Amino acid sequence: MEFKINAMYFSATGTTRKAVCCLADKISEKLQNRAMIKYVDFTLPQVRKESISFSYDEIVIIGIPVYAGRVPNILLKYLKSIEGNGALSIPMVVYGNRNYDDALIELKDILESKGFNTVASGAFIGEHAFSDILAKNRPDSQDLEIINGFADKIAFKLANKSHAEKHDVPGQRPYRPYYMPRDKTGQPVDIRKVTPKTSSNCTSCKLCAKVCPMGSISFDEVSNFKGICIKCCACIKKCPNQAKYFDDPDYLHHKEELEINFIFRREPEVFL
Ligand SMILES: Cc1cc2nc3c(=O)[nH]c(=O)nc-3n(C[C@H](O)[C@H](O)[C@H](O)COP(=O)(O)O)c2cc1C
Repeated sequence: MEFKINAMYFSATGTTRKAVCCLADKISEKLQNRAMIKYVDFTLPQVRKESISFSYDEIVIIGIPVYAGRVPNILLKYLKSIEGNGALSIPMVVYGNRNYDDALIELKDILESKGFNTVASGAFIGEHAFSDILAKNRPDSQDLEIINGFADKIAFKLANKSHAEKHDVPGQRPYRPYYMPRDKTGQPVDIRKVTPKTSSNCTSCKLCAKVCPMGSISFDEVSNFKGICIKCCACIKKCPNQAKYFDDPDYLHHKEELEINFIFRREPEVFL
């Protein structure tokens, strides 16, 4: 069968996009007739309003970042609106070197409940959204080599028509609660209401408002928030003038703790 390939991702700071697009490209390279790739970037809110469905002759690579050990809850409605209709899926999660906990099993369960057949799954590491040093510049060349090997295994599975063979992924059901950061005394803290500040470096170029996946930054006055902040850090990492920052003490403590406790390099894991 000649498959069409789809690369779908939510990627506020670009690491999930890099992993998904690399895998799509490598699978396409290894299939006969170098299949065309269709890209669906559902990072921005307007894209998540469009319904999308697939058919049995399509491969859909779907990547999301891990937020609090789970699939980001703001994506659940959209993911559950996708119709698989027997298409093959490859769920990918990208996490910031702490852990992906139940995110991969949750994503795989959602896709299978929507009529996808999962051919393979993977957990990859991306530079942590909160940090400039944790998993810095990942996925890096070593990760991309592993993605290349993963594509080899997927192409082999497809060529041998064994893509219906099931596989398990790590994680627990029922899924564990969302991972909570802790304050200096070890008490869980809720940082959901924290929003980034804007410094005098801001030139009001509006890039932050354009890249916010929640459409929450006001175009008229970019230091104003008109919706929720998911702490994705798109506005912080993409600002050309480093004008956006967090100063909440609990957020900053959590970031420092992550940088200390999870500095040891974790490696990608693939399942098929
Ligand atoms: C709100 C939030 C929660 C996160 N939770 C986790 C986590 O539980 N474990 C982890 O290792 N990384 C966590 N991360 C880091 C992201 O998974 C990581 O930076 C990912 O590469 C971001 O993907 P993107 O570049 O495609 O946006 C979190 C990031 C954010 C913004």
